[in-house]
Amino acid sequence: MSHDPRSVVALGGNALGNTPQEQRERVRKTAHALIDMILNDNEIIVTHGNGPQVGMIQKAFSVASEADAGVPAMPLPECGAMSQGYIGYHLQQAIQNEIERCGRRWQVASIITQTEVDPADPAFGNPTKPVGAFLSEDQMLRARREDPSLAFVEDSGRGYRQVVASPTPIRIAEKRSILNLLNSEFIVICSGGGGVPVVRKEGILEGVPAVIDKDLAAAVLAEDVGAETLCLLTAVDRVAIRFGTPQQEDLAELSVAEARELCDAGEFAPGSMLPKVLAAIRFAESGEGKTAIIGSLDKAGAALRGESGTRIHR
Ligand SMILES: Nc1ncnc2c1ncn2[C@@H]1O[C@H](COP(=O)(O)OP(=O)(O)O)[C@@H](O)[C@H]1O
Ligand SMILES: NC(=O)OP(=O)(O)O
Repeated sequence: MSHDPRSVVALGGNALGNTPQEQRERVRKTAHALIDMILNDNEIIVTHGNGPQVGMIQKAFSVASEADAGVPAMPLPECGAMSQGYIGYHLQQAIQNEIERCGRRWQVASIITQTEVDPADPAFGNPTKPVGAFLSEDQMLRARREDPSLAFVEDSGRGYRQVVASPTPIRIAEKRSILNLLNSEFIVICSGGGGVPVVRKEGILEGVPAVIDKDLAAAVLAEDVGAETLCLLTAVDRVAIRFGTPQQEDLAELSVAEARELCDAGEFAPGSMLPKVLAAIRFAESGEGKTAIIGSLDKAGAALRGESGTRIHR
């Protein structure tokens, strides 16, 4: 079936802010850019990160259960599902408000999404995905004394963050529902936080304690829905080389071969920019005419129009 050009737009968890108020405001601005895109004859599928939010939800339950034995500690897959509800609620509301503002009758729906992973994925033994707040070294050392099982990394010069396992996304369990909603012309919000990680055991799905990288999951989603563009929106305008140094150089365009060389040269931080560039490479390679854009959530409209961001293509 022919349709308007499709774009999967992925919103970075860190770029969504740290409080419900910040998130509502940033989502409101992004919704405006997304609706502009639809008015310009694009079909969009929205996905989002959840690193800070899933960590915040888990921490809130852990503090509450320490204070009150009646409150259970919350398993990570359940926290992931809650983060989809929390962020999906803001996105759905902001997009609905924008639709109303421009007098259209489009419909929007968020889908709680599960992503299948391999139970034997070596990532389960090697936590790499930063979640939760950025901590000072003192806060990190205190957290590690309180719970020696926690692992931390320094995250792109912004502080220390807890890291959890991040297996490779294999399959979106709700793929058919997503395609049916798209065929019925819904704006779909899905695969939040990369999807709740699940494994299939004798046909039964079961959550596993991990957080999938939403950029890699967005590449799977973009392939599944036959998107022409994958747009990864974060807190920086462009992918840079020599990032964070006085010699930083922002890049407007990269071929897949150039992007791969820069990955091999260690230009992109693991757990932040590296998975975005890897997701962009995967998508750009998946077919003729596929383009990935990495740009800023604040300049979503300009990135989607090709006036900002880094474009990665074959
Ligand atoms: N080479 C690089 N170019 C640009 N940004 C980089 C680079 N290396 C690391 N970063 C950092 O990666 C961040 C994006 O990753 P992250 O915060 O995990 O994304 P998200 O917005 O999806 O949560 C940027 O805001 C920047 O601080
Ligand atoms: N799940 C995930 O990748 O979230 P962030 O985009 O917030 O890192």
